[in-house]
Amino acid sequence: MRIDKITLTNFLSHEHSEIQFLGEINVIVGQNGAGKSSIIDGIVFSLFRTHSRGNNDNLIRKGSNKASVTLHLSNEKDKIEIIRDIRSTTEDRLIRNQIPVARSATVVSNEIEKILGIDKDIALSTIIVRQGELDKILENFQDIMGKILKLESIEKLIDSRGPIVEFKKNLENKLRELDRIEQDYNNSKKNLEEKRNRVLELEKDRKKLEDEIKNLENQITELKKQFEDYEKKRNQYLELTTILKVKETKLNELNKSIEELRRQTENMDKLEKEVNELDNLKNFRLKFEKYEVLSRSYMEISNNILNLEKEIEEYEKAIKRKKELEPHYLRYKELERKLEELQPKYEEYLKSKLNLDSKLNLKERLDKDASEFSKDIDRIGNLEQIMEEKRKRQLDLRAQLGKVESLISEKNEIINNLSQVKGETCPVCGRPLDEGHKQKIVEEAKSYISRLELDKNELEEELKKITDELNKIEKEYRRLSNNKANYDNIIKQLRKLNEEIENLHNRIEALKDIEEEIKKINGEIKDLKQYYEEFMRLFKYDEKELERKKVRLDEMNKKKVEIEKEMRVLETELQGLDRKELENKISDLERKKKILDEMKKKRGVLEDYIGQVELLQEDVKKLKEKLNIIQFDENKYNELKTSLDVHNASLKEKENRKSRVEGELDSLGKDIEEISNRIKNYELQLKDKEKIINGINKLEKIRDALGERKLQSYIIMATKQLIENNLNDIISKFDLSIKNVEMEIMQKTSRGKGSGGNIVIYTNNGDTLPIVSLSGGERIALSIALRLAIAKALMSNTNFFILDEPTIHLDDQRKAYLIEIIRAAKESVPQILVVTHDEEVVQAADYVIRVEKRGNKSFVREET
Ligand SMILES: Nc1ncnc2c1ncn2[C@@H]1O[C@H](COP(=O)(O)OP(=O)(O)OP(=O)(O)O)[C@@H](O)[C@H]1O
Repeated sequence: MRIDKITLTNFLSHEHSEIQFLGEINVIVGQNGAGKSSIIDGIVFSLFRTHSRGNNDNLIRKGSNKASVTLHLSNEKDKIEIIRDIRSTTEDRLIRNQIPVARSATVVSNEIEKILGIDKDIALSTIIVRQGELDKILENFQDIMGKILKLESIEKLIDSRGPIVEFKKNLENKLRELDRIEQDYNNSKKNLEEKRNRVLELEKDRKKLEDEIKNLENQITELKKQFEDYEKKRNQYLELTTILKVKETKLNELNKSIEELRRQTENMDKLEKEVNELDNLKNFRLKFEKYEVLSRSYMEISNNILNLEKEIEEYEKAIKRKKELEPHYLRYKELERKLEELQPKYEEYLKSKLNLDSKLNLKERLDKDASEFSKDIDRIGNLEQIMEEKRKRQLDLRAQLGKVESLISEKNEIINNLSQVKGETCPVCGRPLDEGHKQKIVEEAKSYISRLELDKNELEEELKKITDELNKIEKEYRRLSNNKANYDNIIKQLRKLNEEIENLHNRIEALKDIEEEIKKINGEIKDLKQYYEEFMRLFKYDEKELERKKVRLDEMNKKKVEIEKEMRVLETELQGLDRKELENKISDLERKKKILDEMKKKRGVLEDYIGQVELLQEDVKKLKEKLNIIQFDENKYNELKTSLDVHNASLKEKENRKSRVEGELDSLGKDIEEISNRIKNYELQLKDKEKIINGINKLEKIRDALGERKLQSYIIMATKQLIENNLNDIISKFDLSIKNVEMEIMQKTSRGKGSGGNIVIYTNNGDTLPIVSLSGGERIALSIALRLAIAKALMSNTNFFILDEPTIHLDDQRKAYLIEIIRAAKESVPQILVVTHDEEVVQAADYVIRVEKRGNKSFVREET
């Protein structure tokens, strides 16, 4: 595999760098800190997800939150692409020939180790050489060989506590387990056989039971039919006997009742004769009652006749008096009518009089108000004149006040202006304007102002007084003006009132006579009132009613005579009979009649019973005939029933036995299935037994083969030989004074010391030299040769060699030597990557990659 390309995104100082490695010797050159080693870090991180810069976050370019590296590798067959991300949600991926083959960090790393044919540790200690570590391989040769040979791992493998022994123990345990299983297997087989035999036995039983059950079922069906038929007959028999019993009981009861009823009604005819007398006796009682009614009516009618005679006498008297009073009554009525006719006008007369009185009162009040107001009205003209004068004076005072105030402000202005006057002449008087003159003018002005102030005060006082007076007069004037309006209104009312009073006077005059007439009528009515009232009291007595009463009196007298007659007849009929005795006799016979009625009812019942007895006797006869026909035998019925029960019980017992057999068969079936499965399972497990025995034997053999004397010494021999051959081959190409190199490789001792090695150098003269005696250049050459030899010996598919700053700490001579060695190494390894700050190393390159830092970002430029 060779490295074709790497893409770094936000990785260390690279924001986005895509670097191709197109040459055999690719030199990456640039200033310190330019970002060269970052490219190697990118390659190592892509291959093994490891680095030497602390945690993964340190790899992310400052200012970014995630980083990504993509590495392209190839050989003749395959193209590999590895993508690793830091702090991203996507997983690491490995794409082979454009097909994703692995995902996740560990899987990708394992796959890469397989593809390269070298593990991470060996690669990092051989073909990837970090700054200043080139000849470290010579010092660490022993350790590195130990890692390569991995003999400790083999020892661990065959140790008595190692995995092979452990695995063998496991297999032995399994074998023991299988022996136990085999025993179980044999037992199970025996058990299965027994169970199968038992199944055959049970199936036979079942068959036998099934036949017996069928037979029994047929018998039961036949028996059931017979029993059901007989049961029907029994039900019929029971029904008929029950009815017969009921009817016979009833018949007995009826016969007893008939006997009793006959006994109770034996005296009935004798009693009937006695009771026949009752109607006769009741007839006499009716007559007694009628006589009593008649004598009550006689008394009543006699009383009524007396009363009616009195009433007729009263009527005759009243009618006579009524006739005498009638003219007074008629006159009274006439006067009443007249009074009624006069009443409306009289009421009008009275109302007009009242109205007149109230109007006269109102007139008197208004006359008084008018005379009051007329005094005020005379004052209005007077007040108008006074107001006129006062207003004139008010105007005059205001004008004077204005004048005084303007003089005051004029003088004040003179005082104020005087201080501002420039020049030497007085603006008031034209005299020279010195301080004395100024003061004089001010004093004069001030005394004039104080005089004016006095005048102003006087004027203001008088103005206030006049204004107050005027306000009062105006208020009074407003009141009087108001009164004037009221006065006019009263005069208008008085005019209307006088007119109305006159009209009322005229009307009262016209109606005056009616009052007199009414007085007269009332006088006469008063005189007639007693006759009128007496007449009204007698009003109800009239001739017709008197006539009706007389007719009724006649009728009543006639009725009285008739009653008397009837009473005489009854007295004769009832002569010699005692009322009380009669009543006793009647009540005795009535009691007997009740007894007779009871007897009659019983007789009815008796006859009904006799009819029923006849019908029942007929029924009983018929029922007995029917029972004779049925011919039911209870013993036979019981025999049938018992036989059916016995058969059913036997059937049930057999069915129970059959279900027990089936239950056992069912459980046996399950057991057989379970045992068969177990046997199959055992067989499956036992199949491995032979394999396990073989395995144990093989493990024993492997352990032996892996022992010190066999595989380990072979590995050491083979590896030693291979590396040695490769090393000598490479050295021969390097043109050194070394003829030959031998490697001593040691095996792990019984004291536990690890495996390792030492290097012995033979010069062209055939002398041996220790490594410490080599020159610096020879050390570098040997280091590179050894690294390449190991890589080749491991049959790795890496085919690239990386050197990071190999010239560091080298003097010029050694540097030149290194360049030559790198050139020569080309023959042993197809692709070399060298990182250097040293322009000289560029001479070795056939492809140059320049890295430089601008700001804090690394930029890459390739040149061929
Ligand atoms: N996470 C990061 N983000 C940005 N820059 C970083 C980050 N980590 C390291 N650097 C810077 O990246 C630069 C490149 O480092 P690198 O080791 O690749 O340099 P170099 O070219 O190999 O230098 P030298 O020859 O001195 O070893 C350094 O200047 C370092 O400070």
